[in-house]
Amino acid sequence: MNLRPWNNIKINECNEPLVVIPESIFRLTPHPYMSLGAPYLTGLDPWVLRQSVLKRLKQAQQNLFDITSDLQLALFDAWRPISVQKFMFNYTIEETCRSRGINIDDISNKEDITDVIEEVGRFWAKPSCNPLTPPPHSTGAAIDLTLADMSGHPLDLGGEIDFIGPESSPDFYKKDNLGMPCSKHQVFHNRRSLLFSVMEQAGFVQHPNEWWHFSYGDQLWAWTSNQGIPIYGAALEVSKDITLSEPSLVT
Ligand SMILES: C[C@@H](N)C(=O)N[C@H](C)C(=O)O
Ligand SMILES: [Zn+2]
Repeated sequence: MNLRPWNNIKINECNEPLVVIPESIFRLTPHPYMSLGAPYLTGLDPWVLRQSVLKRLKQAQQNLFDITSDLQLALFDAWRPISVQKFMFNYTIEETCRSRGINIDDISNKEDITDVIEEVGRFWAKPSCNPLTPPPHSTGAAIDLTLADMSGHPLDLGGEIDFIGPESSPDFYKKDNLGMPCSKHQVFHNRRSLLFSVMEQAGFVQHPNEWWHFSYGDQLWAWTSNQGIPIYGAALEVSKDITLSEPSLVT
């Protein structure tokens, strides 16, 4: 599988700690990957971020409040152990094959399975244990989020978080990208633009294929913003009793 161009940028780790995200920033619960049985060892908490990333997330929340007091940010996921990245990467390959009627155990489907792995790899970072190419969420620099009303109901931004398909592209609902202009599409586009703008003003960059994924200080941030050197490598879980091998579905 090809690496992303940003994975070639050398990281200058700043050793900022992971800090707990206060509950004043709204979280979508139950946590989606915990609900699927992803391997969070006892005591591992996805609701942590690097200190400066959290500061910027709070700023983004304030930016949103300055525009409208009817909406809040709604967090979907933050820090992710590499073991969880591996679980979700393989889970998504298996689920995508299942939904397309591809039997993953049948060797004659090898080509179709390879295509699915390629497609999933456009959305999910490889669960790499190489310190030079950490998965973004494992650095504590990345966050998946959407918008919600003040009662905590997520707004419809025209696609589920983690959906594997073109609808996840940030500009999918931009006027010129779809044949028929439709007021619903305009609403989706406006909401995605609002999320992007409050996050961008706070210093985050957006993943090119995912309207919900933002980061500050990681390799993608350095590559996209052209601002220099990534400052966050993998912030690894402390526990020692976990074996991290290369994912079985990644060749
Ligand atoms: C797919 C989504 N949840 C996500 O986090 N994607 C990024 C690119 C990742 O895996 O780091
Ligand atoms: Zn993400």
